[in-house]
Amino acid sequence: MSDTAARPGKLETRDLTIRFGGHVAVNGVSCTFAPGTLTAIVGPNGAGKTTYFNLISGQLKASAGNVILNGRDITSLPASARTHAGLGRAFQLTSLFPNLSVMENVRLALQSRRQIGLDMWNVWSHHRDLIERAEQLLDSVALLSKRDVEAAALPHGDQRKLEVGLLMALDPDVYMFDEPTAGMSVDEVPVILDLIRALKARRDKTILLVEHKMDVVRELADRIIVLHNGTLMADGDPEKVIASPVVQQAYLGLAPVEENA
Ligand SMILES: Nc1ncnc2c1ncn2[C@@H]1O[C@H](COP(=O)(O)OP(=O)(O)OP(=O)(O)O)[C@@H](O)[C@H]1O
Repeated sequence: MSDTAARPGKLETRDLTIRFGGHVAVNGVSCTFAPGTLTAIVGPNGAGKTTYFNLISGQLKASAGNVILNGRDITSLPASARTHAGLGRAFQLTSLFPNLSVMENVRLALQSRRQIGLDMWNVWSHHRDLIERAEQLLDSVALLSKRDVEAAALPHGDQRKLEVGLLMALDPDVYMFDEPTAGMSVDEVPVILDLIRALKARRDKTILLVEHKMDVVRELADRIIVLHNGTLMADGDPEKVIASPVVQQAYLGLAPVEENA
């Protein structure tokens, strides 16, 4: 517990709020996420889950409230600075280098993480290491055979896998997954879930997962928070949250859980 507090990756939102005109899409959400835990964020369509993510990662500017990472108030930082501070989001990362190959994308992400840049002293000593690590990552997202394909030419499912691979290469303190398996074929889904499982098993990262599939949530989550109309409606142990009447009524009515799953 005390070493959890000392580890990087503690993320906190305090009264985080955003209004679009008269509509409050995220309404005073206060939550703390600890390293070594996976929190699933669930709620009906339009509940504010993606907007909450956007406020944390800096894609949207809060109307009120704060985002605190590792004790530092990052509310006023743009998304890129938040990435440098340790927040990582699988969010259309491939659009950064659409015309580079799969391998080049991962290599650049690794380089940016290790800040090797163009320091010639380091280039050769790190080169083989980089390539090996990039190959391992591509293997873990089942894209090694497509290493020379241009990122933009990948089918949708492969692009999503590459996004997760790039996120792994950046290796942030906080991993944010927004429906990571959406739009994937049945045989592609396990690749991503295995990666999230492995990440979770390390128990040193803070993982946030927006996910509609309740079987996935049940298996992976240490904790569930429920958003409804932008408000934090429930927060706690997965089984208790799922069983709570308010969740059964407001959320699970829209997405029934198979009791024998
Ligand atoms: N840029 C925006 N301008 C105006 N309204 C917005 C904007 N972004 C989100 N909203 C509204 O905020 C609310 C929350 O949307 P959000 O996409 O965060 O929900 P969600 O829980 O992620 O839904 P889903 O599960 O369908 O992805 C919705 O009513 C949406 O229409």
